[in-house]
Amino acid sequence: MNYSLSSSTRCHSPRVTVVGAGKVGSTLAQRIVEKNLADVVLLDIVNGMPQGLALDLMEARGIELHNRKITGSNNYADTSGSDIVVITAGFPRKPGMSRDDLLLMNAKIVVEAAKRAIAHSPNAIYIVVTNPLDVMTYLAKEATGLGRDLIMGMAGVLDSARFQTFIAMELEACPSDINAMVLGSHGNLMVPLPRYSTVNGIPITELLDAATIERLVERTRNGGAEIVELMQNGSAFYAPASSICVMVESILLNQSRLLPIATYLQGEYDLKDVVTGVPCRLGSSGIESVLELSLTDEEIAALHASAAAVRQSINQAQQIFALCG
Ligand SMILES: NC(=O)C1=CN([C@@H]2O[C@H](COP(=O)(O)OP(=O)(O)OC[C@H]3O[C@@H](n4cnc5c(N)ncnc54)[C@H](O)[C@@H]3O)[C@@H](O)[C@H]2O)C=CC1
Ligand SMILES: O=C([O-])CC(=O)C(=O)O
Repeated sequence: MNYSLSSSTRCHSPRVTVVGAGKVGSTLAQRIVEKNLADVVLLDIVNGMPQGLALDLMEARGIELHNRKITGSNNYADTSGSDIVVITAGFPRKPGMSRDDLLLMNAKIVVEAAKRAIAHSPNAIYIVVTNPLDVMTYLAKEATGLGRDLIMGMAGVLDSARFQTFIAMELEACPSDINAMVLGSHGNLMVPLPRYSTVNGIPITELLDAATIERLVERTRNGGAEIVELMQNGSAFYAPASSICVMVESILLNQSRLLPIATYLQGEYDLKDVVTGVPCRLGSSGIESVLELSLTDEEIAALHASAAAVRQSINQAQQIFALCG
């Protein structure tokens, strides 16, 4: 008896490539397959490492009850025809470093990864994760020539999840009852928005005093560094992987979720030719629209300051690339 399915009877499974099989990349691969969203190709420059991780994840399938395929590779040819490519390749920061300190180390890695990936997956949607996030997203967009609907960065979902967590801890509330919104760059100048952060629809400005809110805002801004200092060897990866997975899911299931996403701005919020986090609708065609929230003068000034810092780092990266040819 022939028990195996022929390729014509096997249904098409979406394919997600994760470039960089480190802590964020491998945890993301696990999330994607265990949520039964797609097959995953894990790619890394280290020989054997993505292959080993893929085999380990494959061996968990019978226990975790899914039948998604995980492939480990060092070769971009194996990523061909991906529906989504997530770029997590590059160095994480060490205690005492800012994300911007990673600019020189990671720019070349991300640009090369984006160029090599798009050669094999020209129709994929690209999500950049490597830090400094907003600059890396800008450089990857430039390197691929993709429209802003098809290439974006993940940061706002994570920063908002942290704000949500700190609000939940303060109010002893259930995190899923809380909707938090953080805009701006993925750095110290990010812009948490208490007015747009609610507990079952009630703005937190009605539930917490100003000093408490400021404390939670500051902890959110410092959320990544707090974990870097505690771990002493690498940065956060569980919540980052969950946050990327939310975006992957919204694309694959065409959920059109409204999420804070690092996107290339074309005049929205009076910002142009820069990447920063704003609320976007995300579905199977990528970014469907950018939502322009009504902001106070103070909020808009904070968003502009955040984008100006990103612009400065983009200029720095472009000068370095020009010098290196
Ligand atoms: N946007 C965000 O919210 C977040 C961003 N990050 C960033 O994500 C990046 C990855 O973080 P981790 O996974 O913790 O680091 P990690 O060090 O565990 O993994 C990075 C992986 O990239 C691989 N790599 C390096 N150069 C490569 C290349 N040219 N091609 C393919 N793979 C390559 C390394 O071999 C390593 O396996 C860091 O830059 C980190 O700062 C991390 C958490 C959240
Ligand atoms: O803090 C870091 O370097 C990693 C990251 O972006 C985060 O966890 O928010």
